[in-house]
Amino acid sequence: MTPAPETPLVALSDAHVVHRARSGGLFSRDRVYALTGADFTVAPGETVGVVGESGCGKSTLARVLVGAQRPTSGTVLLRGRDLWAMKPDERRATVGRGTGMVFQDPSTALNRRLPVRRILRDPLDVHRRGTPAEREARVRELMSLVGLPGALADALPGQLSGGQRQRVAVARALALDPDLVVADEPTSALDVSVRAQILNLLLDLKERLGLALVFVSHDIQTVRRMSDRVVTMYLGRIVEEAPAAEVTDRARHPYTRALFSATPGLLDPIDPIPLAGPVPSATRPPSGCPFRTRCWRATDVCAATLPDNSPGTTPGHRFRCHHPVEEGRPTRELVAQATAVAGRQEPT
Ligand SMILES: Nc1ncnc2c1ncn2[C@@H]1O[C@H](COP(=O)(O)OP(=O)(O)OP(=O)(O)O)[C@@H](O)[C@H]1O
Repeated sequence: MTPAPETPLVALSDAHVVHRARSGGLFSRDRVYALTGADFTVAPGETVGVVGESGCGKSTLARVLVGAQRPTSGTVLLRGRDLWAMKPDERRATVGRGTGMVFQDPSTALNRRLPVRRILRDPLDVHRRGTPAEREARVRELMSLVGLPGALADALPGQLSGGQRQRVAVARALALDPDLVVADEPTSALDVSVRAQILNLLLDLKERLGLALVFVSHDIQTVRRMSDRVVTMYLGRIVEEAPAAEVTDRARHPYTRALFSATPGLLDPIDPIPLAGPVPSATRPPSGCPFRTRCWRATDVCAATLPDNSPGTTPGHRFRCHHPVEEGRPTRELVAQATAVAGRQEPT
């Protein structure tokens, strides 16, 4: 069945992922709240960037989107169909056809014992795509699509450079012609010199194949440059979604503004917005707004209730904050405001 054009490729609704804490041992009751109440959609052809500090749930969100992680509660609709209500075989087939995933480190993501040809044939074999001859032709086509010379078809991953390995991983993600590719830190394990090549490859493929791309990265500059929409996560929650063109200096959530203020080269040179204390543990997230323990604008209501997901003035802009940054307020003023509050809170 062809989905209606307005059907999102993937839609999460109130998705939660809770793990048993690794540090607590087998019988620990400690829980890690890796993803909390995520409502999120990806439309055909769009590029969504996901940013946030280490451990805020970016990879968890990515894995939930491609059916690699079952949410503890909530729903995942892939092209309008409930992924986790399907039988396992049907789910595997649906995920395999519709989505591809590129991981951070191609050295560990690719089977070291298989030559490139076999790595790329594997998804075609598993999903019984075409005749053997058609599969071989598809392997050659995939290699050419990602700029790998055909002569490398018999090479093992260990005989390739880091950039070439990541090209193989991208080709594998594209093998079944998905319409959504999720890339989780696809360049962070690569030499700086080849990062741009892989990013440009992803953007080029996105244009040529009409893919939607979800791009997870610590590199805020790159996310902003590559994406149509940027999602900010904090302690397992999506706290803001904003058009990429607006996220730097028109974001409404104080955390997004703080994150972007700390990114060199995005704004006129300013000191970053100072935040109070460290990120709380994901085993004991604060009540109400998760950011309130570090936020210079927090009041009692922030501890009492989770803010609603409020719409901004431009389409596609939403944020969860009781005291959002005023429209158009310059970051420089927020630095001054937060610095003054931090000064008042300092012990005398
Ligand atoms: N299998 C697991 N068992 C226990 N805790 C886990 C598991 N997977 C992830 N976590 C925890 O869940 C939280 C979110 O992890 P996740 O990897 O999604 O964050 P992230 O934002 O991608 O981090 P990074 O940027 O460092 O990759 C972290 O506190 C992490 O330690």
